[in-house]
Amino acid sequence: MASQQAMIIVNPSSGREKAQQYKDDIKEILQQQDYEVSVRETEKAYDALQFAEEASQSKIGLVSVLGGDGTVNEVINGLAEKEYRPMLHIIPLGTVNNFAKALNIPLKPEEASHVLNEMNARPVDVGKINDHYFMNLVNIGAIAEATYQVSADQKSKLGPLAYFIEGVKKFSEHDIFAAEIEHDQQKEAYQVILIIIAVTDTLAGIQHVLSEAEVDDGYLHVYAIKDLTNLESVSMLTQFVNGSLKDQQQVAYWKTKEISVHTTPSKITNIDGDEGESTPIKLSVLKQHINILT
Ligand SMILES: Nc1ncnc2c1ncn2[C@@H]1O[C@H](COP(=O)(O)OP(=O)(O)OP(=O)(O)O)[C@@H](O)[C@H]1O
Repeated sequence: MASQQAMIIVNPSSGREKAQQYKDDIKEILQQQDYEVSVRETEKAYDALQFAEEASQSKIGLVSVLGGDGTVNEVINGLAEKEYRPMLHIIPLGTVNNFAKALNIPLKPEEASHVLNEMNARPVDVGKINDHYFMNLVNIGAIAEATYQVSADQKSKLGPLAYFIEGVKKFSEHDIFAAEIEHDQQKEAYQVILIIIAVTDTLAGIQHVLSEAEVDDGYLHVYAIKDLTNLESVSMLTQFVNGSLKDQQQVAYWKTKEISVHTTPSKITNIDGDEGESTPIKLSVLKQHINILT
């Protein structure tokens, strides 16, 4: 008789229809490891969140997620503050797969399935934004909003580059807003074009951009980018790639456990690539980690 339980959560619309094949492969690997496996397929938004909640309630040992960042984000939202949180395994099937990159999870599904043979779990920080959770980052500003304008066609042709291009376009528009940032008993006012609040170091699919954001350090890493001249924008892009964003003169940086941000006019946030909520927002990092196989 199988001694432990595993749940596969699969978004069949991710990964250009290959999801079904990978799902069967994972099922077989888990069964060989003596897991009793249940398979849950998503049909719409929030299905993955609900399945993850069920997995926590039933004390399932391992949840294997097959999907893009959106699906993984839902699973994190279903587990974040539950007392019992199953171990997570991720087969990245999205376009950007920011989270998988941040954790060095193999991007080729065949290789990501081999992670199950090692069972090497890594504790990972989870950020909280108002009543939601994130495992990558939150963006605030026009650049964040621009990412919603990336079409499915651009995404499939250009991948992560599509977001990068939209971002650069917005940078040159100088869409400045006022932000009041409160943290560690200090309150400061800034004129900014973008605020990034991260728990991992990967932005728009590019690893180590936010190099100080270790995945398990228990901190939020906050970068407030002030207005830039065109020349400074070019220099900023170089700093992005070098991972030294925080050292830029036009960037204010904090490492903190809790922060609140109030913008005028109110801005929509972008949480892990999905549309979030309007500011004012309260952000924090959870005391408890989620264990992820890498
Ligand atoms: N069966 C389905 N058919 C179509 N859409 C679905 C289905 N199940 C879930 N979804 C939607 O897909 C969203 C998540 O997609 P996911 O991020 O996994 O893949 P992706 O869009 O390919 O990834 P990326 O954002 O990296 O391109 C869910 O939040 C949900 O709204």
